[in-house]
Amino acid sequence: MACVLLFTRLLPFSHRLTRSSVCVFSLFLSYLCYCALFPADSIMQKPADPTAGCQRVLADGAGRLIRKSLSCAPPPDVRPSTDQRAASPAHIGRNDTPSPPVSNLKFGNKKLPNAIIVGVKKGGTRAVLEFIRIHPDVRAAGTETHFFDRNYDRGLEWYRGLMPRTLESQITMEKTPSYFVTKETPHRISAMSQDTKLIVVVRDPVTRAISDYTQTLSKTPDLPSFQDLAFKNQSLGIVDSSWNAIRIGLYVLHLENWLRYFPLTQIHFVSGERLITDPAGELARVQDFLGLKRIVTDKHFYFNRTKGFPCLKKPESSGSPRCLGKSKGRTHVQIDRDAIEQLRDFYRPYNVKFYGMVGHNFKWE
Ligand SMILES: Nc1ncnc2c1ncn2[C@@H]1O[C@H](COP(=O)(O)OS(=O)(=O)O)[C@@H](OP(=O)(O)O)[C@H]1O
Repeated sequence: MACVLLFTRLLPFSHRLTRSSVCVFSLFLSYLCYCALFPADSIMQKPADPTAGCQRVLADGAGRLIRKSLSCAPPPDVRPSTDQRAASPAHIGRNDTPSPPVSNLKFGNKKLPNAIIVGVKKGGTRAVLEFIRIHPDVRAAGTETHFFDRNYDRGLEWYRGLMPRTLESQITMEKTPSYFVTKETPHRISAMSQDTKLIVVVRDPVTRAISDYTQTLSKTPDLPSFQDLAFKNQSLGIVDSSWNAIRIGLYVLHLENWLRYFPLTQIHFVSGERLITDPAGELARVQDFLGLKRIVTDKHFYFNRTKGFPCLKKPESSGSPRCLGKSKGRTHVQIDRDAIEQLRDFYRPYNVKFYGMVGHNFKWE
C-alpha cells in the first residue's frame, strides 16, 4: 500500500527525474516490497532465546520426552549423513549464531541438550554416548563440554554453539562425567531447564577407583602407589575419602545434592557392569527413559574378544566395526586383596544406602 501511494505521488514529477535516480528509486521500492513480504522474525531465530529451534522437547507426567513441532520443520526425508551425525571438531568451539534459513532447513538448529550423561567418571559414559547416538533421533556433542563445571561463565549461547544441529525429530545430548560430583552443577542444569533428563552410569566404586588411578598413572608415571593414596592408615583400615578417586564413588552423597533440584524419576542409572555383559538391555532402558523408539538393539553389537568388550557392528551401508579407543578397557593396576577388601568394607554402607535411594541393587559385593 505504501509503495503504491508513494508511486502515485511521485508520478507527476517523473519527467524531471534523471535515469540514475529512477534506477535508485526502483531499487528502493523493491526493498520496501521485500520487507513487507518477509518480515525479519519470520526467517531468523532470536539469538538470545536458548530454546529457539524447530522443536521443543517437554517432559510429560510419566517422565517421557514429548517433542513439540514448531514452524521451521525440515522435510521428513532429510536425514543427517554419517559425517553430520558425528560432532566434528569444526562444530566444537564454534560459537553459533542463527543460521540462514536454507541451512536450517537442511540440517536443523543447534539446541541446548535435552539429556545429559552427568557421570560417573570411568563408569562407561563414553560407551553409553557412542551407543545411544547411533539412534537416528539422537545427536550428541562429540567432546566433553565441561560447561556446567569449568566453563559456566561463558554463558548458555556458548554452550549451545558446541551442540550439533538437530532436526525436528532428534534430541540433543552431551556427556561430561565430572558433573556428577560438582556441587554447583545440579542447580545450574536446573536453571537451564528443569526438564533436562539426566543419565548416570554407575560402576562398582572399588573397580571405578582402580580404573581412575590406572588412567592417572598412565599420564603421571611417578604417582604414589594406589594404597598410599587410598588410605590414611592402611593397617587401621582408614580410607582417605578426600582423594578424588575415592570421593567420586560415594554415589549416595552426590545423589543427595542432585535430588535437591531434580526428582528421581528424571534421573536414569545405567549399570556399568551390565553395559558390558548386556549392552542391548541397558540401551533398551536408556531409550525408554528418553522416550525414544527402541531402535538400538542386540543387532547392533558384537563381543570383540581381543578388546574384551562389546563393540558396534559394521553399519550396513559402509564403514567398519567400531570399538572404543585404547583409553577404554585398559588393563588395571594390580591391587592386593586386603586393600580391596578394606575398600569394599568402606563403601558397603554407602552402597546399601544408594541402592535404597534409587530402588535398585547393583550387587557390588
Ligand atoms: N564397550 C565398551 N568398550 C570399552 N570400554 C567400556 C565399554 N563398556 C563399558 N566400558 C568401560 O568404560 C570405562 C571408561 O569409562 P568412561 O567412558 O566413563 O571413562 S571417562 O570418564 O570418560 O574417562 C572403561 O573402564 P576401564 O576398563 O577401567 O578402562 C570400560 O570398562
